[in-house]
Amino acid sequence: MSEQELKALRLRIDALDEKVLELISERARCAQEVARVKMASLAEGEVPVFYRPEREAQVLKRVMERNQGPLGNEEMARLFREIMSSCLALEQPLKVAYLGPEGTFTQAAAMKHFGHAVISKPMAAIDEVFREVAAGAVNFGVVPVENSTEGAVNHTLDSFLEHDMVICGEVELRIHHHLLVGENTKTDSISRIYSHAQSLAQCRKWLDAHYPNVERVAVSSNAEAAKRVKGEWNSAAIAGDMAAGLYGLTRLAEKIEDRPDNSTRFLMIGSQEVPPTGDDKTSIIVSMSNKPGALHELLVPFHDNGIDLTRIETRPSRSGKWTYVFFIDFVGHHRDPLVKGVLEKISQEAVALKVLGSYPKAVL
Ligand SMILES: C=C(O[C@@H]1C=C(C(=O)O)C=C[C@H]1O)C(=O)O
Repeated sequence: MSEQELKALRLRIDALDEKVLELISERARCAQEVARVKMASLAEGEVPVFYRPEREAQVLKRVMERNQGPLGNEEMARLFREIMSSCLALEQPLKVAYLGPEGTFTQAAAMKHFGHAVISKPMAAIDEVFREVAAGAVNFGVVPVENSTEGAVNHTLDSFLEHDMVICGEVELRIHHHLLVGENTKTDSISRIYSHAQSLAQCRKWLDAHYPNVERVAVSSNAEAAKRVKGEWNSAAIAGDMAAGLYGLTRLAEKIEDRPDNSTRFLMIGSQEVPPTGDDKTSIIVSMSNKPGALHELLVPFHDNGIDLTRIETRPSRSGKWTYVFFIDFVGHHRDPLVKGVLEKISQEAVALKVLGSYPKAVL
């Protein structure tokens, strides 16, 4: 390609960038207007709600439906995710607590869902994320809830039994683990591998094959594992890209998770009810009396009404030995008439029923 052609193309890009810049600024001014209108129509004592997850899900879906390439749908939606995040921050910067420390997959999930224009706060434990939200110190919390290889994150399910929370969103993240070492690590003398118990479990077969005699040490997070390796010469960590970058570690082996589709689902928790988008999910907790056929009774109304169950999980209840609660996710919104009917039917049979929230299905 000649210099001349390149020069002409760069001029075209400059002109387009100017238009893109103008349009983004116009969009941001519109968001500011939205904030003004919302403030003006508040009733006495009413708190304004700036963040609208259902609206954001619709915007992203529309972008993906209309996108003609050459950028892929996900790539395009990711760009719009960040534009919306910045526009919302003009109205009100969101405060988000997540299971930390910095560099965890939960932080990556928070950024994927809310974009980067948020004030994020790492917490040391799942329960602390719940407490931070309950105390009103942040608008939302982000916690892991299930992994496709290892199953439920029990700390999260149990925390829902203790706190009154509304689930207002979900996000799924592909989880790639690497074996990481520091610049001082003697790679032929590794005698210890640190990681979170979930990650060690997700790489069990790989570890059995490559490091069968090395001690596996479970620590509080993958980021904590990466941090420890930095100061030691005979250890390695299993963690993801964010932790590797944060602690300046190098990858001795990449993508060592046993299953290539290894993914984790995260929930956004807060106090805000989310209106229907037409493509939603609902999470409930139900406890049934301990009698034969109780689980069957619970599931029949879903089947009879053609409602798609996406998950069912059992946990010991806090109220008695050998009694259980069921965590159920299904497709639909609790305001849909069909879903309403099912929930009414179940509550007639159940000891207790709590709707944890209805929220848009993950778009990204
Ligand atoms: C602009 C609004 O407020 C926020 C910003 C949005 C955006 O930038 O598109 C969308 C929803 C809200 O989180 C709105 O309510 O429409």
